[in-house]
Amino acid sequence: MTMGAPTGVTSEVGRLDTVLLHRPGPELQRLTPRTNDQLLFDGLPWVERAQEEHDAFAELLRDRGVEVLLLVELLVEALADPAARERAVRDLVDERRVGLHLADALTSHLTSADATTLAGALVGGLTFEELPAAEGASLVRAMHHPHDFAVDPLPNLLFTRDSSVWVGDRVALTSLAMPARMRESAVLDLIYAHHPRFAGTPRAYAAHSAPLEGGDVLLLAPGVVAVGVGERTTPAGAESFARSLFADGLARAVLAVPIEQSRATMHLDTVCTMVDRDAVVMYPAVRDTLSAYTLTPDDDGAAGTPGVRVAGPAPFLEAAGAAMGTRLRVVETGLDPVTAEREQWDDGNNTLALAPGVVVAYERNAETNARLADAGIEVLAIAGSELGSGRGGPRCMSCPVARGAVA
Ligand SMILES: NC(=O)NCCC[C@H](N)C(=O)O
Repeated sequence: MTMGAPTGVTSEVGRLDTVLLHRPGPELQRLTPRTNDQLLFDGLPWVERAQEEHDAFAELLRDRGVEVLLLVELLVEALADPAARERAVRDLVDERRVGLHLADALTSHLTSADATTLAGALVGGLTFEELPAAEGASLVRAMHHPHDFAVDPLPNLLFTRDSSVWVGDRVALTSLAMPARMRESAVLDLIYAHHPRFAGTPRAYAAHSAPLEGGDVLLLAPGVVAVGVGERTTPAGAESFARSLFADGLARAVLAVPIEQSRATMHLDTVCTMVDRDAVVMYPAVRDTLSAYTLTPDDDGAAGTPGVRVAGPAPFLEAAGAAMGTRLRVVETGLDPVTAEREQWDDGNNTLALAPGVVVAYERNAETNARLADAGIEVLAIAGSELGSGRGGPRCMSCPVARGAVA
């Protein structure tokens, strides 16, 4: 691992240099028909196959010259720091769930655990039957089913896009909306705060808590950021994020884009991603209805509190083009409305750009991929039948840490 390697992202399509992925592991084995809805999976992935698919994704990125950072490796390395281990134990032990008695036993058990064991618990969670023995009787242990979670697993850590976002040279830890994902930010915080590679990295959105998820954040062009507002990111999240980006000089325009609050469109990147400097792949059902409020910094705000101006709403493509100073080309999810609906559901719009005009996409979305190819986009197709059962594609499964500047 290189210390002090370059970091920073100003666009969706600049040459991808470094990316953070999470190879799915035992946390996926926690999914059962009883828990998958609450844990935000639409089915039960075949874990070994999901890992093979993910390994092939990571290999493709490496073959294309991308440095792949794996979340658990970073986490174990970060946990070499005793301060990180102390924090991890605090994050893992929830007195409200396990009660004081078991909390004490769990704390002393975890305090003497090694970094790999702690990382395993942070990612995979713990069931009541996996808790250490404690002296004396425990009503909590007696009344819980042995398979109940004393610490929830994090199967959605796979979707590294959502839990942290790089804008310029800063990293923002997001504020995840769904209870099943809230603990992910603490895991990412451990890595960014304690891994030597990220020492001194400035934060964006640091003191804000309104819901904001990375799948809603698109870096349309240097200084121009779109933020979806729907099932996950709230209007307060979008506004606070914009204020924070303006205060740090990271953006000159932020587009707040209302999206339907539904499972199929949980994030903006489920209906629209960038595939070239001036091109998006977009779900046709929203093409003409998607709108945007344009936020810009208001320098007349009271001293110390950067204000915002709010314009619009205007049609999204118009507002985005105006802020970017270009006209966006649109490649639509293929073919007919039914195929488009199926391919949107299977993350056909959720592409990861490796460079302008080069994207990774799920192979199953044949019609959308054909349209992209017709539009001159190079499509690198990967298998994702198991990975996709959590409803996320190549963009959702990747957090760019460093990209080259776009010309
Ligand atoms: N950016 C994305 O669209 N991420 C996919 C997240 C899927 C995950 N199962 C979730 O519901 O949050």
